[in-house]
Amino acid sequence: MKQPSLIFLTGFSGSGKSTIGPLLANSLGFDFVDLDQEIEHAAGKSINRIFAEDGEAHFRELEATTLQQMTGKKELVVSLGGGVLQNDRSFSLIISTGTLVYLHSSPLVLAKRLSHKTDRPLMKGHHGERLSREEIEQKILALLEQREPRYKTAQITVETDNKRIGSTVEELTRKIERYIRRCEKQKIERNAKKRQK
Ligand SMILES: Nc1ncnc2c1ncn2[C@@H]1O[C@H](COP(=O)(O)OP(=O)(O)OP(=O)(O)O)[C@@H](O)[C@H]1O
Ligand SMILES: O=C(O)C1=C[C@@H](O)[C@@H](O)[C@H](O)C1
Ligand SMILES: [Mg+2]
Repeated sequence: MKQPSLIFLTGFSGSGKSTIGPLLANSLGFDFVDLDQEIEHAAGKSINRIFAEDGEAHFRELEATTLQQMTGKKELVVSLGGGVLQNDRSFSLIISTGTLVYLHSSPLVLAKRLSHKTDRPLMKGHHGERLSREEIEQKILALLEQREPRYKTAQITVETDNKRIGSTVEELTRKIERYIRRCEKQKIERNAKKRQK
């Protein structure tokens, strides 16, 4: 069953899901889980190592299995990984059980945020070498083309470019609280109609 207060944060790698997630959870008074961290913890190794030793397809399976543990929960913010929606099983689990929230960022800003990171295997070259900011931007553009249609199915979207993290958290809190209230009102109205029949 769908729980509007089960919040899944989506967006490209570097959009701020892991940074904003715990702050948002605190602001809403909800619990918090980072899917990438849960997977690393359960596997006992880093995402870099999972990709290198077991491959991306295995990582996508781990994402889907770990997500399953979160379905049915309430008042929880989950920071997803940047590519999880591409897996059909994960995508349908997410949209059928909670509220999807999209942190939108431009490719230029994402490339800037990611260019010094070494823990994003998809932002490296074929042999694990570091890429230039321009090469990272090209990779981001290609992946965004595939991923954006599913990011855009989110019920709530916020822009994160040129905004302080605190402002994004405030905007998200306002939008999510309003969305949950609206869902609750609709549920009450649906139940009242059912009783009248
Ligand atoms: N709104 C923001 N403004 C400025 N910097 C940000 C913002 N959001 C994230 N950052 C910075 O970008 C980097 C990546 O952020 P973060 O790890 O939260 O991204 P993510 O969406 O969780 O990525 P991934 O999908 O790879 O897990 C961090 O160094 C963070 O400080
Ligand atoms: O964009 C992606 O596919 C990824 C993003 C990260 O959150 C991690 O889940 C992993 O590095 C893969
Ligand atoms: Mg993250």
